[in-house]
Amino acid sequence: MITLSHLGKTFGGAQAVSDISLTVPEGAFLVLLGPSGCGKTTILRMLAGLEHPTAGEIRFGDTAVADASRGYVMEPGSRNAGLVFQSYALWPHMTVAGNVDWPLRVANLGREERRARAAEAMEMLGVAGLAARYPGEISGGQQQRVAIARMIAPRPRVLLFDEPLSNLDATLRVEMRTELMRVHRATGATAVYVTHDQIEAMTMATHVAVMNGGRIEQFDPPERLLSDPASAFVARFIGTPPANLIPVQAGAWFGRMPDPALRGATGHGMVRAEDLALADAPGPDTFAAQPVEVVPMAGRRLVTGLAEGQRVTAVTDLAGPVPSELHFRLPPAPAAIFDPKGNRLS
Ligand SMILES: Nc1ncnc2c1ncn2[C@@H]1O[C@H](COP(=O)(O)OP(=O)(O)OP(=O)(O)O)[C@@H](O)[C@H]1O
Repeated sequence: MITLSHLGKTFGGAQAVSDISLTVPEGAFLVLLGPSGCGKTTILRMLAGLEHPTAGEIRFGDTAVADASRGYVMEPGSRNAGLVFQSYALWPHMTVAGNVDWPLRVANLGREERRARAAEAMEMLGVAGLAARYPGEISGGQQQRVAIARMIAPRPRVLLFDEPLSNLDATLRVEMRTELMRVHRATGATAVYVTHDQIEAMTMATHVAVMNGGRIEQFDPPERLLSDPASAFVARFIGTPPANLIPVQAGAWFGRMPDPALRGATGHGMVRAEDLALADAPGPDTFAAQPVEVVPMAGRRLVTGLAEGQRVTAVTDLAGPVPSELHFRLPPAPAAIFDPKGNRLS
């Protein structure tokens, strides 16, 4: 179990991370998800012990590994945590086997134990056949596998990943996603994984912390982020395609189509792309839009139009040419309503 309590970090007066509190159960897979600069890496580096919190506490199980209130920080090497970066950071002058063996040597394990653990880790990542090669003699994908083998060889209780797949091509990324989930399950360790790729987050995570400006917008299982977004930021950030946030004013869509389902609200009504339909002709519950783009997806078509300056997307069965004017039909009620600041109203 990992517990963060009121964790904060400032760099020379600038607040990078503010008041983060969450608990990740033993064996879970936490993804820190958010746009560039929102503080994901800073949290991961505090978990690894590479950065010292300026507020709050981090516990691994019952053990405090950092506590800003008493200026306590446990050494990275004593935390029983393994870290893999975006860059593979393998030792170029050591073979694959030498790289995987390295943390075991640092941990002063006996020769037989080292040999067994390195072999087990290389086997698990499918790189045993490359043991005698140097990092310069294997592909980027293989290097990342070796980096992960090196991380798990000492059997850490906590696995920390900082965008480990972002240097790989799209096909390899999908393959490694599955591999990483398998490795995580096999080790039983608790994982914390930083990414700005929501597909990675949604497929791998048991828990997701969506971050924005150094704070957590929502901490929930992946499905919950979709079904029940806590803020307009989460609704815009999550989902493929993301939900439409349509402006509403005093209970009227676009300020001119009154709808009792909006309950007089001003802000945004959330309408999922799959809940928005295309109508053949204008009606009381439709609004007009200029077509912007059409994307084929899983046998259907995502149709995006521009309505009063706002991009709006619907999942449709539209066949043939796209009409020069679109009419989107609103559902009986929005899936959520947010105030002008993005806070959830209902
Ligand atoms: N060593 C540092 N000194 C000063 N400011 C820093 C330092 N490290 C991070 N920051 C700042 O803290 C904020 C959070 O950075 P962080 O790297 O944690 O974001 P991130 O969400 O991981 O971003 P990215 O996805 O781009 O890696 C940013 O504003 C960043 O500029």
